[in-house]
Amino acid sequence: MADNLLSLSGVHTHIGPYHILQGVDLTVPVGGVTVLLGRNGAGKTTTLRTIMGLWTASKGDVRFEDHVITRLSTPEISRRGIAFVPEDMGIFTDLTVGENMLLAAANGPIDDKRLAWIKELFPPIGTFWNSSAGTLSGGQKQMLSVARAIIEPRRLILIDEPTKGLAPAIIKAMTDALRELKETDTTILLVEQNFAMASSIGDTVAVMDDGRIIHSGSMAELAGDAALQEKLMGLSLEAHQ
Ligand SMILES: Nc1ncnc2c1ncn2[C@@H]1O[C@H](COP(=O)(O)OP(=O)(O)OP(=O)(O)O)[C@@H](O)[C@H]1O
Repeated sequence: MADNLLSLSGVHTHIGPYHILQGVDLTVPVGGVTVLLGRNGAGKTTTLRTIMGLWTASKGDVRFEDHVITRLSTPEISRRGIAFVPEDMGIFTDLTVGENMLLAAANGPIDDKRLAWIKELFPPIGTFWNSSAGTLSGGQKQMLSVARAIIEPRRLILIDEPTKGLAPAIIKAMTDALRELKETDTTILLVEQNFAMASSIGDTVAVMDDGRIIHSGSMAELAGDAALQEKLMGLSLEAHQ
């Protein structure tokens, strides 16, 4: 338990009449990147939203740093050091990049050294500081959304499909930045459908289907086991068609 920063045990989530998560058991070790894979509609986003308190689990527990957070409010969960980068990025397109960054710093002024580091990780943040965020490219918007989430130090960051729809060069830049972020003491839980990217950065992996975790283990093991990939991802690919 002590080695896990976050754990979900037997988590069920209902959205209105729909029973979406059906007993999710997921552990996120301290440090490194845990990747959550699975076909569209498997329940990955619902899992992140349940951790964040945006949906409340109807059964089961979410533990973070050995405290049960299942029924805390989203602001309380955020204050404990968890940040969420949603798939639609959640940036303010009418505001400048700089204003987006300022608004993300909830606990006081931006730390200059940290901001300089973020601008190194994501150069467009500095280059387009005074530009409207709405004018950024898709990849730059994605960088801004991750940059906002890490403007203050975080224990855990939940990132929902940061490479979706991005060109390979941008995916590489994003992957490099996340790799550097994982060298800090920020643990990353990443939802990702791009297996090449996921396997290049993931330390541990969990695969979801139909509201449950159907496989979990080390990423190196899954990346090196074509038959297991076929069994798990083949299932995913079929379901995509
Ligand atoms: N607000 C909602 N109301 C009703 N059903 C929902 C809602 N949000 C999600 N669902 C359903 O819950 C299931 C899981 O959705 P979720 O977004 O968690 O999947 P996902 O694995 O993240 O998929 P994707 O890769 O497409 O984002 C889907 O069947 C989806 O239709």
